[in-house]
Amino acid sequence: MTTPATAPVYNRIALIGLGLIASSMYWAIQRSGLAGEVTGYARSQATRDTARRIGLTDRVCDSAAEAVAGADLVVLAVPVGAMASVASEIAPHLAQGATVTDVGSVKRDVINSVGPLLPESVHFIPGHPLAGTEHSGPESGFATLFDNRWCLLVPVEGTDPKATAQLRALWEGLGANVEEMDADHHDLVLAVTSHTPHLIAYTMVGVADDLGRVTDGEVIKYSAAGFRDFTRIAASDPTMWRDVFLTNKDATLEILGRFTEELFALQRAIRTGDGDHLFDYFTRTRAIRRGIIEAGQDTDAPDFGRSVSKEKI
Ligand SMILES: NC(=O)c1ccc[n+]([C@@H]2O[C@H](COP(=O)([O-])OP(=O)(O)OC[C@H]3O[C@@H](n4cnc5c(N)ncnc54)[C@H](O)[C@@H]3O)[C@@H](O)[C@H]2O)c1
Ligand SMILES: O=C(O)C(=O)C[C@]1(C(=O)O)C=C[C@@H](O)C=C1
Repeated sequence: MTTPATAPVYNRIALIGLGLIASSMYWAIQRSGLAGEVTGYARSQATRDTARRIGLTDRVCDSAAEAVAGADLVVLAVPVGAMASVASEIAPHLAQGATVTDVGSVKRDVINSVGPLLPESVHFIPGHPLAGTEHSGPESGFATLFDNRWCLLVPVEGTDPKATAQLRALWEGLGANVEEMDADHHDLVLAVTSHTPHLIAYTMVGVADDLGRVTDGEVIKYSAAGFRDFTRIAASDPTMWRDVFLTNKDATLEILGRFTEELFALQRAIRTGDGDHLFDYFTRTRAIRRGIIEAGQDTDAPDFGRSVSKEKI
Protein backbone atom coordinates (compact mmCIF):
# COMPACT_ATOMS: atom_id res chain seq x y z
CA MET A 1 0.00 0.00 0.00
CA THR A 2 1.37 3.44 -0.83
CA THR A 3 -0.14 6.31 1.05
CA PRO A 4 -0.64 9.35 -1.18
CA ALA A 5 1.16 12.57 -0.26
CA THR A 6 -0.89 14.67 2.14
CA ALA A 7 -0.58 18.04 3.83
CA PRO A 8 1.69 18.13 6.89
CA VAL A 9 -0.13 17.10 10.06
CA TYR A 10 2.50 18.74 12.32
CA ASN A 11 4.96 21.56 11.62
CA ARG A 12 7.82 19.97 13.52
CA ILE A 13 8.11 16.45 14.89
CA ALA A 14 10.91 15.47 17.28
CA LEU A 15 11.86 11.78 17.42
CA ILE A 16 13.65 10.86 20.64
CA GLY A 17 15.43 7.51 20.25
CA LEU A 18 16.37 6.60 16.70
CA GLY A 19 15.75 2.88 16.46
CA LEU A 20 13.40 0.62 14.50
CA ILE A 21 10.17 2.45 15.33
CA ALA A 22 11.45 6.04 15.07
CA SER A 23 13.31 5.37 11.82
CA SER A 24 10.25 3.67 10.33
CA MET A 25 8.15 6.64 11.39
CA TYR A 26 10.59 9.03 9.74
CA TRP A 27 10.64 7.19 6.40
CA ALA A 28 6.83 6.95 6.45
CA ILE A 29 6.52 10.65 7.36
CA GLN A 30 8.75 11.48 4.39
CA ARG A 31 6.79 9.19 2.10
CA SER A 32 3.62 11.17 2.71
CA GLY A 33 4.90 14.63 3.63
CA LEU A 34 3.34 14.51 7.10
CA ALA A 35 5.64 17.04 8.80
CA GLY A 36 7.31 20.34 7.94
CA GLU A 37 10.53 19.28 9.68
CA VAL A 38 11.64 16.25 11.68
CA THR A 39 14.38 16.49 14.27
CA GLY A 40 16.01 13.48 15.90
CA TYR A 41 18.02 12.62 18.98
CA ALA A 42 19.50 9.40 20.33
CA ARG A 43 21.59 9.01 23.45
CA SER A 44 24.57 7.36 21.81
CA GLN A 45 26.99 9.27 19.60
CA ALA A 46 27.33 6.21 17.36
CA THR A 47 23.57 6.18 16.67
CA ARG A 48 23.56 9.93 15.94
CA ASP A 49 26.52 9.46 13.55
CA THR A 50 24.71 6.66 11.74
CA ALA A 51 21.53 8.75 11.56
CA ARG A 52 23.46 11.63 9.98
CA ARG A 53 25.15 9.28 7.52
CA ILE A 54 21.90 7.72 6.29
CA GLY A 55 19.88 10.96 6.37
CA LEU A 56 17.61 9.78 9.15
CA THR A 57 15.64 12.92 10.17
CA ASP A 58 16.09 16.38 8.68
CA ARG A 59 18.26 17.49 11.60
CA VAL A 60 20.04 15.21 14.06
CA CYS A 61 20.55 17.07 17.34
CA ASP A 62 23.19 16.51 20.01
CA SER A 63 20.78 16.96 22.89
CA ALA A 64 17.17 16.03 23.56
CA ALA A 65 16.53 19.64 24.61
CA GLU A 66 17.61 20.94 21.20
CA ALA A 67 15.54 18.30 19.38
CA VAL A 68 12.27 19.14 21.15
CA ALA A 69 12.64 22.94 21.03
CA GLY A 70 9.77 24.32 18.94
CA ALA A 71 8.35 20.86 18.14
CA ASP A 72 4.57 20.54 18.10
CA LEU A 73 4.86 16.73 18.40
CA VAL A 74 7.46 14.87 20.44
CA VAL A 75 7.66 11.08 20.08
CA LEU A 76 9.37 9.07 22.81
CA ALA A 77 10.71 6.02 20.96
CA VAL A 78 13.07 4.58 23.57
CA PRO A 79 12.81 1.38 25.65
CA VAL A 80 9.98 1.57 28.20
CA GLY A 81 12.46 1.68 31.10
CA ALA A 82 14.11 4.82 29.65
CA MET A 83 10.88 6.80 29.08
CA ALA A 84 10.89 8.59 32.46
CA SER A 85 14.51 9.76 32.28
CA VAL A 86 13.94 11.11 28.76
CA ALA A 87 10.72 12.82 29.90
CA SER A 88 12.46 14.63 32.75
CA GLU A 89 15.27 15.66 30.39
CA ILE A 90 12.90 17.23 27.85
CA ALA A 91 10.19 18.60 30.19
CA PRO A 92 11.67 22.11 30.67
CA HIS A 93 12.22 22.53 26.92
CA LEU A 94 8.79 21.56 25.56
CA ALA A 95 6.81 24.15 23.60
CA GLN A 96 3.50 25.23 25.11
CA GLY A 97 0.60 23.30 23.59
CA ALA A 98 2.89 20.60 22.15
CA THR A 99 1.75 16.97 22.12
CA VAL A 100 4.01 14.35 23.68
CA THR A 101 3.39 10.74 22.71
CA ASP A 102 5.30 7.49 23.03
CA VAL A 103 5.41 4.18 21.18
CA GLY A 104 6.20 1.92 24.15
CA SER A 105 4.91 -1.65 24.26
CA VAL A 106 3.48 -1.16 27.78
CA LYS A 107 1.08 1.65 28.64
CA ARG A 108 0.15 1.82 32.36
CA ASP A 109 3.77 2.07 33.48
CA VAL A 110 4.53 4.79 30.91
CA ILE A 111 1.46 6.79 31.97
CA ASN A 112 2.40 6.53 35.65
CA SER A 113 6.09 7.28 35.19
CA VAL A 114 6.03 9.90 32.40
CA GLY A 115 2.71 11.72 33.01
CA PRO A 116 3.66 13.46 36.28
CA LEU A 117 6.97 14.70 34.82
CA LEU A 118 5.41 16.68 31.96
CA PRO A 119 4.20 20.29 32.30
CA GLU A 120 0.44 20.88 32.28
CA SER A 121 0.79 23.02 29.15
CA VAL A 122 1.40 19.95 26.94
CA HIS A 123 -0.94 17.17 25.79
CA PHE A 124 0.30 13.71 26.76
CA ILE A 125 -1.21 11.00 24.55
CA PRO A 126 0.44 7.56 24.91
CA GLY A 127 0.39 5.29 21.87
CA HIS A 128 1.54 1.90 20.63
CA PRO A 129 1.92 0.78 17.01
CA LEU A 130 1.34 -2.98 16.81
CA ALA A 131 4.08 -3.48 14.26
CA GLY A 132 7.71 -4.42 14.53
CA THR A 133 10.43 -6.85 13.65
CA GLU A 134 13.22 -8.59 15.55
CA HIS A 135 15.67 -5.94 14.30
CA SER A 136 16.64 -2.76 16.10
CA GLY A 137 18.70 0.38 15.65
CA PRO A 138 18.67 3.32 13.21
CA GLU A 139 19.24 1.25 10.08
CA SER A 140 16.42 -1.23 10.71
CA GLY A 141 13.44 0.98 9.86
CA PHE A 142 11.36 1.01 6.67
CA ALA A 143 8.50 3.19 5.42
CA THR A 144 5.91 0.42 5.09
CA LEU A 145 6.20 -0.98 8.64
CA PHE A 146 2.88 0.50 9.80
CA ASP A 147 0.86 -0.08 6.63
CA ASN A 148 -2.41 -1.77 7.50
CA ARG A 149 -1.30 -2.36 11.13
CA TRP A 150 -3.07 -1.24 14.28
CA CYS A 151 -1.91 1.71 16.29
CA LEU A 152 -3.54 1.95 19.71
CA LEU A 153 -3.87 5.37 21.33
CA VAL A 154 -4.39 5.55 25.07
CA PRO A 155 -5.53 9.09 25.89
CA VAL A 156 -5.63 9.82 29.61
CA GLU A 157 -8.72 11.41 31.17
CA GLY A 158 -9.25 15.03 30.22
CA THR A 159 -7.13 14.90 27.05
CA ASP A 160 -8.09 17.52 24.45
CA PRO A 161 -9.97 15.59 21.72
CA LYS A 162 -8.45 17.89 19.07
CA ALA A 163 -4.93 16.86 20.08
CA THR A 164 -5.97 13.20 19.94
CA ALA A 165 -7.55 13.68 16.51
CA GLN A 166 -4.33 15.26 15.21
CA LEU A 167 -2.23 12.35 16.46
CA ARG A 168 -4.72 9.92 14.95
CA ALA A 169 -4.36 11.72 11.61
CA LEU A 170 -0.58 11.28 11.79
CA TRP A 171 -0.82 7.52 12.41
CA GLU A 172 -3.39 7.14 9.66
CA GLY A 173 -1.01 9.02 7.35
CA LEU A 174 1.70 6.55 8.40
CA GLY A 175 -0.57 3.79 7.09
CA ALA A 176 -1.99 2.49 10.37
CA ASN A 177 -5.55 1.80 11.53
CA VAL A 178 -6.10 3.64 14.79
CA GLU A 179 -8.15 2.65 17.83
CA GLU A 180 -8.37 4.03 21.34
CA MET A 181 -8.00 1.75 24.34
CA ASP A 182 -7.78 1.93 28.11
CA ALA A 183 -4.22 1.41 29.45
CA ASP A 184 -4.92 -1.59 31.70
CA HIS A 185 -6.93 -3.30 29.00
CA HIS A 186 -4.10 -2.64 26.54
CA ASP A 187 -1.53 -4.20 28.87
CA LEU A 188 -3.66 -7.32 29.39
CA VAL A 189 -4.39 -7.77 25.67
CA LEU A 190 -0.73 -7.28 24.76
CA ALA A 191 0.33 -9.71 27.49
CA VAL A 192 -1.74 -12.33 25.62
CA THR A 193 -0.90 -11.41 22.02
CA SER A 194 2.71 -10.25 22.26
CA HIS A 195 4.47 -10.34 25.62
CA THR A 196 3.83 -13.93 26.76
CA PRO A 197 4.39 -15.34 23.23
CA HIS A 198 7.79 -13.61 23.20
CA LEU A 199 8.64 -15.15 26.56
CA ILE A 200 7.63 -18.57 25.27
CA ALA A 201 9.80 -18.10 22.17
CA TYR A 202 12.77 -17.04 24.30
CA THR A 203 12.23 -20.10 26.50
CA MET A 204 11.86 -22.53 23.60
CA VAL A 205 15.09 -21.36 21.99
CA GLY A 206 16.81 -21.54 25.38
CA VAL A 207 15.58 -25.13 25.83
CA ALA A 208 16.88 -26.09 22.38
CA ASP A 209 20.20 -24.42 23.17
CA ASP A 210 20.42 -26.36 26.44
CA LEU A 211 20.30 -29.50 24.31
CA GLY A 212 23.45 -28.13 22.70
CA ARG A 213 22.22 -28.42 19.16
CA VAL A 214 21.11 -24.92 18.15
CA THR A 215 24.61 -23.58 17.72
CA ASP A 216 25.65 -26.72 15.81
CA GLY A 217 22.94 -25.77 13.35
CA GLU A 218 21.19 -29.09 13.72
CA VAL A 219 17.95 -27.71 15.12
CA ILE A 220 17.87 -24.98 12.49
CA LYS A 221 18.77 -27.35 9.68
CA TYR A 222 16.01 -29.80 10.47
CA SER A 223 13.39 -27.45 11.83
CA ALA A 224 10.21 -26.60 10.02
CA ALA A 225 8.77 -23.08 9.95
CA GLY A 226 7.48 -23.19 13.54
CA PHE A 227 10.87 -23.25 15.21
CA ARG A 228 12.31 -20.75 12.74
CA ASP A 229 9.62 -18.32 13.86
CA PHE A 230 10.60 -18.94 17.49
CA THR A 231 14.25 -18.16 16.74
CA ARG A 232 13.30 -15.00 14.82
CA ILE A 233 11.25 -13.70 17.72
CA ALA A 234 13.89 -14.74 20.25
CA ALA A 235 16.39 -12.54 18.40
CA SER A 236 14.45 -9.42 19.48
CA ASP A 237 16.19 -6.66 21.42
CA PRO A 238 17.07 -7.77 25.00
CA THR A 239 16.79 -4.26 26.52
CA MET A 240 13.35 -3.66 25.04
CA TRP A 241 12.00 -7.02 26.21
CA ARG A 242 13.58 -6.88 29.66
CA ASP A 243 11.75 -3.58 30.15
CA VAL A 244 8.46 -4.99 28.82
CA PHE A 245 8.44 -7.80 31.38
CA LEU A 246 9.58 -5.60 34.26
CA THR A 247 6.86 -3.02 33.54
CA ASN A 248 3.96 -5.30 32.55
CA LYS A 249 4.57 -7.65 35.44
CA ASP A 250 1.01 -8.31 36.70
CA ALA A 251 -0.62 -8.95 33.31
CA THR A 252 2.26 -11.13 32.10
CA LEU A 253 2.26 -13.20 35.31
CA GLU A 254 -1.54 -13.61 35.05
CA ILE A 255 -1.31 -14.91 31.46
CA LEU A 256 1.75 -17.02 32.21
CA GLY A 257 -0.16 -18.64 35.11
CA ARG A 258 -3.03 -19.55 32.79
CA PHE A 259 -0.58 -20.75 30.15
CA THR A 260 1.18 -23.12 32.54
CA GLU A 261 -2.16 -24.52 33.77
CA GLU A 262 -3.15 -25.36 30.19
CA LEU A 263 0.30 -26.73 29.47
CA PHE A 264 0.11 -29.02 32.50
CA ALA A 265 -3.32 -30.26 31.34
CA LEU A 266 -1.88 -31.09 27.91
CA GLN A 267 1.18 -32.68 29.52
CA ARG A 268 -1.14 -34.86 31.63
CA ALA A 269 -3.17 -35.83 28.54
CA ILE A 270 0.01 -36.95 26.79
CA ARG A 271 1.18 -38.93 29.84
CA THR A 272 -2.21 -40.63 30.34
CA GLY A 273 -2.82 -41.17 26.63
CA ASP A 274 -5.94 -38.99 26.66
CA GLY A 275 -6.24 -38.55 22.88
CA ASP A 276 -9.73 -37.02 23.14
CA HIS A 277 -8.40 -34.16 25.24
CA LEU A 278 -5.60 -33.48 22.74
CA PHE A 279 -7.89 -33.78 19.72
CA ASP A 280 -10.59 -31.51 21.18
CA TYR A 281 -8.04 -28.92 22.23
CA PHE A 282 -6.33 -28.81 18.84
CA THR A 283 -9.73 -28.66 17.08
CA ARG A 284 -10.70 -25.65 19.18
CA THR A 285 -7.46 -23.78 18.45
CA ARG A 286 -7.62 -24.58 14.73
CA ALA A 287 -11.12 -23.08 14.58
CA ILE A 288 -9.78 -19.91 16.20
CA ARG A 289 -7.08 -19.55 13.54
CA ARG A 290 -9.54 -20.18 10.75
CA GLY A 291 -11.92 -17.64 12.24
CA ILE A 292 -9.14 -15.03 12.17
CA ILE A 293 -8.45 -15.75 8.49
CA GLU A 294 -12.16 -15.72 7.61
CA ALA A 295 -12.62 -12.35 9.29
CA GLY A 296 -9.72 -11.01 7.18
CA GLN A 297 -7.79 -10.11 10.34
CA ASP A 298 -4.39 -11.52 9.35
CA THR A 299 -3.28 -9.67 6.26
CA ASP A 300 0.15 -11.38 6.40
CA ALA A 301 -1.22 -14.90 6.24
CA PRO A 302 -0.31 -16.86 3.08
CA ASP A 303 -3.97 -17.88 2.89
CA PHE A 304 -5.24 -14.30 3.36
CA GLY A 305 -8.25 -13.68 1.15
CA ARG A 306 -8.92 -17.38 0.68
CA SER A 307 -12.11 -18.17 2.48
CA VAL A 308 -12.04 -21.29 4.64
CA SER A 309 -15.25 -23.25 4.45
CA LYS A 310 -17.03 -24.00 7.71
CA GLU A 311 -17.32 -27.73 6.87
CA LYS A 312 -13.55 -28.06 6.94
CA ILE A 313 -13.30 -26.66 10.47
N1 LIG B 1 10.62 -3.43 18.12
C1 LIG B 1 9.32 -3.63 18.06
O1 LIG B 1 8.85 -4.63 17.51
C2 LIG B 1 8.40 -2.61 18.68
C3 LIG B 1 7.09 -2.51 18.22
C4 LIG B 1 6.24 -1.55 18.79
C5 LIG B 1 6.70 -0.73 19.83
N2 LIG B 1 7.99 -0.88 20.27
C6 LIG B 1 8.42 0.00 21.37
O2 LIG B 1 9.06 1.10 20.77
C7 LIG B 1 10.12 1.58 21.60
C8 LIG B 1 11.39 1.64 20.77
O3 LIG B 1 11.66 0.34 20.28
P1 LIG B 1 12.60 0.10 19.02
O4 LIG B 1 12.31 -1.27 18.55
O5 LIG B 1 12.54 1.24 18.09
O6 LIG B 1 14.01 0.07 19.77
P2 LIG B 1 15.48 0.24 19.20
O7 LIG B 1 16.37 -0.51 20.13
O8 LIG B 1 15.54 -0.06 17.76
O9 LIG B 1 15.72 1.80 19.40
C9 LIG B 1 15.72 2.43 20.66
C10 LIG B 1 16.49 3.74 20.53
O10 LIG B 1 16.44 4.43 21.77
C11 LIG B 1 17.73 4.92 22.07
N3 LIG B 1 17.80 5.12 23.51
C12 LIG B 1 17.82 4.18 24.48
N4 LIG B 1 17.84 4.77 25.68
C13 LIG B 1 17.83 6.11 25.45
C14 LIG B 1 17.84 7.24 26.28
N5 LIG B 1 17.85 7.13 27.61
N6 LIG B 1 17.84 8.49 25.69
C15 LIG B 1 17.79 8.62 24.35
N7 LIG B 1 17.79 7.58 23.51
C16 LIG B 1 17.80 6.33 24.06
C17 LIG B 1 18.67 3.89 21.52
O11 LIG B 1 19.96 4.41 21.32
C18 LIG B 1 17.96 3.58 20.18
O12 LIG B 1 18.33 4.54 19.24
C19 LIG B 1 10.18 0.66 22.80
O13 LIG B 1 9.55 1.27 23.88
C20 LIG B 1 9.41 -0.58 22.35
O14 LIG B 1 8.77 -1.21 23.45
C21 LIG B 1 8.84 -1.76 19.71
O1 LIG C 1 6.77 -8.91 14.49
C1 LIG C 1 7.54 -8.83 15.43
O2 LIG C 1 8.71 -9.14 15.35
C2 LIG C 1 7.06 -8.32 16.72
O3 LIG C 1 7.41 -8.88 17.69
C3 LIG C 1 6.21 -7.11 16.77
C4 LIG C 1 5.45 -6.86 18.04
C5 LIG C 1 4.49 -8.05 18.29
O4 LIG C 1 4.61 -8.76 19.27
O5 LIG C 1 3.60 -8.21 17.46
C6 LIG C 1 6.39 -6.73 19.19
C7 LIG C 1 6.24 -5.80 20.14
C8 LIG C 1 5.37 -4.68 20.00
O6 LIG C 1 5.16 -3.88 21.03
C9 LIG C 1 4.50 -4.72 18.87
C10 LIG C 1 4.66 -5.64 17.89
